[in-house]
Amino acid sequence: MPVSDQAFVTLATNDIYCQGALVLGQSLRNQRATRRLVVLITPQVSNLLRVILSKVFDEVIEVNLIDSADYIHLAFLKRPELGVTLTKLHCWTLTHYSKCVFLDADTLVLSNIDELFDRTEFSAAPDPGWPDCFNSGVFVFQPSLETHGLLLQHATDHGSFDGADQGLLNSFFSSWSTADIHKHLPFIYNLSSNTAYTYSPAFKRFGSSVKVVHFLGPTKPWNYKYNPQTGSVLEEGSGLANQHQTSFLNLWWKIYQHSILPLYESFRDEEDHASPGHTAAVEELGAISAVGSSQPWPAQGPVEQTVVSDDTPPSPKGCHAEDTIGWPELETSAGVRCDPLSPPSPQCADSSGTQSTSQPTDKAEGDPSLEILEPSQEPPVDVTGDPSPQDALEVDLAVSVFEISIEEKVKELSPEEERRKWEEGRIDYMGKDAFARIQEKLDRFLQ
Ligand SMILES: O=c1ccn([C@@H]2O[C@H](COP(=O)(O)OP(=O)(O)O[C@H]3O[C@H](CO)[C@@H](O)[C@H](O)[C@H]3O)[C@@H](O)[C@H]2O)c(=O)[nH]1
Ligand SMILES: [Mn+2]
Repeated sequence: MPVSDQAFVTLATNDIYCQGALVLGQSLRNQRATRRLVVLITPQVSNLLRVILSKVFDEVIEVNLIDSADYIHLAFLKRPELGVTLTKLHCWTLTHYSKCVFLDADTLVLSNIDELFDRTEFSAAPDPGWPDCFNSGVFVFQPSLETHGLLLQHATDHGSFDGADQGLLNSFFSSWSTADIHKHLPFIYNLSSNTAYTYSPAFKRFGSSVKVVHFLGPTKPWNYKYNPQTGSVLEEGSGLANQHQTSFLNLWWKIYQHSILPLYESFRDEEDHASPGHTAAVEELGAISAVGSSQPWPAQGPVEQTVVSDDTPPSPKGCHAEDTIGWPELETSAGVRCDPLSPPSPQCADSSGTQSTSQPTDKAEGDPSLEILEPSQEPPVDVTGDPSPQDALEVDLAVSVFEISIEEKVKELSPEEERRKWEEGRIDYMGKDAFARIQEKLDRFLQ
């Protein structure tokens, strides 16, 4: 029986983490999750990824840090390291749900975990590095604006001992380790994939009952390359830690290959049917680029490039020209040839400017509809805490017969784009638009 007032929730603040969210969402569907699937995103996520996410998730919700109470918002501006943390805390604002399970975008669900909804706030599993603390990659919580406010207040008053959400949540829910054993989730609900198990007999005994794998740490599944023919990740680069990790990584990639890549293709096909002219969608978006990738693998044919035109009309309100994603031509293992994708932006065309959430639909039944967000009326402000141009992070997806890879590409904005961003109110308060930087510029100018 589907339960509509409870949800699995994840978070993706850029197109790269969206890849993780997609695989997570699909893994929940594969395991017949009976709760709604929700993904929180920030303004940096491109229109294309919003559309793709809406095919897997029931709700794609844009959260904007400007939504928080102003005094807290201002306090956070002085604490750039807490940016992504603050975004994760937004899950407490989902008050149209009575109870939720939060899962990091770098987790993978291996069997049905609906029983987690029998638990209450705040339930989580021990952190493998310090078991008296919980790991904040999987937790049960109860949305509440009051709790959200208290968490923000706690963050401004006390900061976070690890500079991120895990430290903050552990000091807020400080009785977790002693008060109630029911709030200790078994380790099988949050098994870190990259730990070398010092207690390997336990892994032998319990490893097969693992329900959620967490790719915690700096190297994520999407940082590996994958061979679709052998069904395994390629060793080169990061060097694989252990056998367990390899098999979990292979599972992640299998879902990516079989369920996520086809979404991009079917999206492209829908696009072709919807607008035979093709260019309409391109113009709507303002600019679109296709990356003629450097192709480190055997080239499958000529790679065409869609030229980014400088005289494209200004993008409609709420749609940002830099919300583009570069796609090389795809050649799938099935030998299907794909043109560069062109994201449509239905909501850009008739932007009524209303607030963010999409209408919930039940993805389990019928055709997944393309419902995506209305752009937010407020000019989004980048306070995600990363001073790098994170909002310009592009995904460079390369698919060949022998190798699939998801590369990060940090796009340098042109001075025109910088200016447009500034005019749209998208000001990088933490980075190059920080007062100190502007002061430096003024000083240089006056000297
Ligand atoms: O640029 C980012 C970074 C993080 N996230 C989201 O935040 C989560 C946490 O970040 P992650 O990279 O997964 O951190 P971990 O390697 O898992 O490190 C640990 O430390 C983090 C900070 O305290 C906690 O959030 C994690 O739950 C904990 O496992 C991700 O899964 C995403 O959902 C983004 O959307 N964009
Ligand atoms: Mn994580």
